[in-house]
Amino acid sequence: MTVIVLSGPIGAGKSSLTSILSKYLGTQPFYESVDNNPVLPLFYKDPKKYAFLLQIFFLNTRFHSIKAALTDDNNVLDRSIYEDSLFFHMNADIGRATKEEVATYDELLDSMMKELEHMPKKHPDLLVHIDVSYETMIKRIQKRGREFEQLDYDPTLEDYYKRLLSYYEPWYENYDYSPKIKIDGDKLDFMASEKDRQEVLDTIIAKLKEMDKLPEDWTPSHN
Ligand SMILES: Nc1ncnc2c1ncn2[C@@H]1O[C@H](COP(=O)(O)OP(=O)(O)OP(=O)(O)O)[C@@H](O)[C@H]1O
Ligand SMILES: Nc1nc(=O)c2ncn([C@H]3C[C@H](O)[C@@H](CO)O3)c2[nH]1
Repeated sequence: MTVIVLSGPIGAGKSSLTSILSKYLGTQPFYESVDNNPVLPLFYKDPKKYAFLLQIFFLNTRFHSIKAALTDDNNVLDRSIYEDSLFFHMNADIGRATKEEVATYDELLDSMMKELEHMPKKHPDLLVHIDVSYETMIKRIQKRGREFEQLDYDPTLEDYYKRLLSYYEPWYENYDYSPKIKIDGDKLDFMASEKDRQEVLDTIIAKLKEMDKLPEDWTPSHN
């Protein structure tokens, strides 16, 4: 079968959809290190001090997941490595990383991506992007309730999140490592609505069939 990677801003629903999709496909989910990430709370407390360290932490953990996920043929990952660079460049643009840190990161990422060329697959088979507005993003961040991501923890996060959304739009348009589809995360409540969930799953399955990554007579797993 296939390697599918989710993308989208903070709180878009990537982990949630990764869980739903991997159960439906009967494949293995891979989640980003968040709750066991010791650098993330430090970053939100002092972004300028910890932006580079956080990026190295994510790059390292993401690289391990990708290597595991690309080795066998049957996985869903809850964020792409391509978005890490978006995050870091955005942070650098607002003065949270020096140009030396950016150059070092870019070179390291490039070397690590070259390592992936030796893997059975170099890139995912499909990118599933969840598109959300600022209002939806904030609602989901509040619902999930990680303290350091809340606007009352740091009011400057409003600008940070709006900027992040503005970087995602061109990023998705320019993404060309694999076929891609966009899910309307404002409209489709795949957590609460069975009908919306099925619509999202049907869209993904139809795309996989169109790409010959699933047989026409494929039926869902009931894991
Ligand atoms: N389509 C949806 N409709 C309603 N609620 C949703 C939807 N998707 C996710 N949620 C809720 O929003 C919150 C954030 O979702 P989730 O953790 O899956 O986002 P994420 O994109 O993985 O976030 P992050 O980038 O921070 O890892 C959770 O509380 C989840 O239950
Ligand atoms: N600075 C920075 N760089 C990244 O590559 C990156 N990837 C994820 N995150 C933050 C967003 C959510 O709070 C939380 C979960 O996605 O982690 C990142 N932050």
